[in-house]
Amino acid sequence: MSTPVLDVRGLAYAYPDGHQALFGVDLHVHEGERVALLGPNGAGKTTLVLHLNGILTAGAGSVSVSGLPVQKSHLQEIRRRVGVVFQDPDDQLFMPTVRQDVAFGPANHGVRGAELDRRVLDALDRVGMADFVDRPPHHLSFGQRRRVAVATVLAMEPEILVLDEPSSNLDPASRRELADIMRSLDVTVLMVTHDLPYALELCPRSVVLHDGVVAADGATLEMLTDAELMRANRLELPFGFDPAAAAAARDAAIGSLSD
Ligand SMILES: Nc1ncnc2c1ncn2[C@@H]1O[C@H](COP(=O)(O)OP(=O)(O)OP(=O)(O)O)[C@@H](O)[C@H]1O
Repeated sequence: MSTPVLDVRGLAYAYPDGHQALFGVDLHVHEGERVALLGPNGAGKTTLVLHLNGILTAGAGSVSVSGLPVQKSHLQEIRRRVGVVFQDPDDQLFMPTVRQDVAFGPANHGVRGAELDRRVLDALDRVGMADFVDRPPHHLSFGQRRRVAVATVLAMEPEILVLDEPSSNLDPASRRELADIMRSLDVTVLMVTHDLPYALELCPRSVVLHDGVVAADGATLEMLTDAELMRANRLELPFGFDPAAAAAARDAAIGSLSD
């Protein structure tokens, strides 16, 4: 198989207060895959995500992106390759206008003039927010700010898009529209989520993290129908949700689009 775009090997990490959050995590994601990262509260999902673009530094083990190790000397290039959309859009939006927020990353990487304008408008267009380009982000709704946060990352033209609980606090239409956006993108996606129907809809593969280790890695549908695995990892489907029926509906919808 080809070199993984995301290659995490034996990753261990303890926070400065001594709390060990990750104990030797292995994760390999190949180009074009969409993978859900599942697991109960406190499993270590966000801690893992914070290693992918060098916000945290591995205590042991390694993380590399398209063969480039995540380390201080490569951070600028790593942050171009890995776009992280945080759970709270307000962690990502801090400029007076949407345009300035979306331009911030590429401008920092030396993109200027017409190319910068193209990047900003393309990214906003992809998330359906082009009409909001001159608005202050803090005047937008939560769902609109989440879309703009996604655009700030898309404007960097990343190889991997990492999203931390992208569907949280979205109304059903916004949740579906964000799913449409993700499906339309030609990038590798790693998505942390507690929204198991969303994982099933978008990600053929899921990885379950529990107590800082990978507890399972495989087809999302198989995981969601494995009662023992679900119970052992505190994963629960919404009341009445039938994963097999949902997967069949998803496949039928994809089939009708490609007809
Ligand atoms: N800054 C910190 N200092 C010390 N311990 C921390 C810190 N941040 C997180 N932890 C601990 O590390 C463990 C993993 O936390 P993490 O946020 O990665 O979990 P998570 O899987 O993302 O959880 P959730 O689903 O609740 O978002 C938890 O036990 C948490 O209490």
